[in-house]
Amino acid sequence: MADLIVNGGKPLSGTITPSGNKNSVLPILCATLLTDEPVTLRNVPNITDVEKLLRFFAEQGSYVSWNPAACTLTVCHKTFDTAQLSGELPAGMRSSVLLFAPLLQRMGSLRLPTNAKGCSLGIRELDPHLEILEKLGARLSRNGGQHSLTLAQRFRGARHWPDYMSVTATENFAMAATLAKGQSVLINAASEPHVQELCQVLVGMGAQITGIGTSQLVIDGVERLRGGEFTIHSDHHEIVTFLALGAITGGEVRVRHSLPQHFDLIGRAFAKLGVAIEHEGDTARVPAGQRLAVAAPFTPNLLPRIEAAPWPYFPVDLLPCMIALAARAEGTVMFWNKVYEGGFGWMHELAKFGAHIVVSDPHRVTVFGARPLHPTVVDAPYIIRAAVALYMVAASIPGQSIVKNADTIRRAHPNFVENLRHLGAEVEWRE
Ligand SMILES: CC(=O)N[C@H]1[C@@H](OP(=O)(O)OP(=O)(O)OC[C@H]2O[C@@H](n3ccc(=O)[nH]c3=O)[C@H](O)[C@@H]2O)O[C@H](CO)[C@@H](O)[C@@H]1O
Ligand SMILES: C=C(OP(=O)(O)O)C(=O)O
Repeated sequence: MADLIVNGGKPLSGTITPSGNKNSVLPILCATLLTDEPVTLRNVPNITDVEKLLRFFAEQGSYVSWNPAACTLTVCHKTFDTAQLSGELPAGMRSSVLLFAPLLQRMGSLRLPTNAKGCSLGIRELDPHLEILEKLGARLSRNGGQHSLTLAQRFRGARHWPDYMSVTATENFAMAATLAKGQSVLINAASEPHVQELCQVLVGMGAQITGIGTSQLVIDGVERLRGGEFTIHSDHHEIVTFLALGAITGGEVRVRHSLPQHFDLIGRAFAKLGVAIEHEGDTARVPAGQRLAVAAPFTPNLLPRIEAAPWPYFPVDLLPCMIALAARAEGTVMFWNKVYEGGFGWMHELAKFGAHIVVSDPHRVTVFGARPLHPTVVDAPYIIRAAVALYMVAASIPGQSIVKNADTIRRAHPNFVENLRHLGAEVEWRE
């Protein structure tokens, strides 16, 4: 556990190059298990989730060569030894669930872990994953309290229409269907940028997938996949984080490689809080000194709101950054988390700064902004972006605040403190 010691109240200004997207690199790393050929990845973020997954691969005998400073890595699973796999998968990260399809494909059986959970956002369901794998030919069995999946030979193509658009369940479907016998169709597929990126990498490895980026994926199974070289895209969560930090402290922040094609709705969410984001080519800029104020809707008596739901809605992982901005903005705005039932459990920590938030129910909170805030000590939950949001508020208040247990940020944002200092922040880790 490590705490962030923050001396806030200074505008953060400068230019940042964002790192690769955690939620892209992790499924892509899991997909490398689908081939015996080497795969090289570029723009790999130096984060603890990647470290854990690579350690897991190395423990099973895979070749792993990672140069964190150069952000490149090569893995090859030709020497992966199924006999060595014992016990649990990497813990504390949701992406462990993405090992289900490739490990089943490689090993023919898998004991289900109990720890395929990441951020404490609520129940992280396994059922949609099991439904998909069973639909594609795996068998689920129970022996006492232990559940196992087995797969005879290879997956077989099938049509599936799950209850909701799940990011990781869609990714498991794509990985399993890619090497299945025959055609598979997923209706109600998730289409987040990282889901699209995994599918594009699978295509680069020889998979046949159509409908990428839509809610229906059609996958014609192939006999084998090959290796290759791929570059991980920038992390839109990190891009938004640094722009939001500029906005909340009144500085001018520029972010390179800013994926402007993903920004229409995200830009509108910023605008609702009075923040204009400008794009110059693929550099995004938040101009200095903007007045944070909730934009009044044209419709009378409408409470302004920011709603998060599966893509192309506003991304749920970015709600905390917007909540932090709303705490400093004049006006009132409602946040509606249509995904998680446990995403707002940290509102009492935000309130310690003096923020006024009313939690209506597990999915909705209303922030009454522009209350006088003061520095304080807060405890970050095991939610990456909640820790980031608590830091954002601390950075906007003159004086010393402490964000305890903020090291969950290292799961997704490499060199976080170094980047902040580059922007002029006074902040350090206390281990
Ligand atoms: C490693 C990884 O990629 N993790 C991401 C992935 O997690 P993950 O794939 O676990 O998230 P899911 O898309 O499955 O959704 C999470 C939970 O939200 C609920 N749910 C979701 C959608 C819906 O329409 N209705 C509904 O009820 C379900 O309880 C579900 O278990 O996607 C989440 C949602 O974008 C992100 O927060 C996580 O960062
Ligand atoms: C929720 C997140 O990660 P995980 O799915 O691993 O919990 C996140 O990246 O914000």
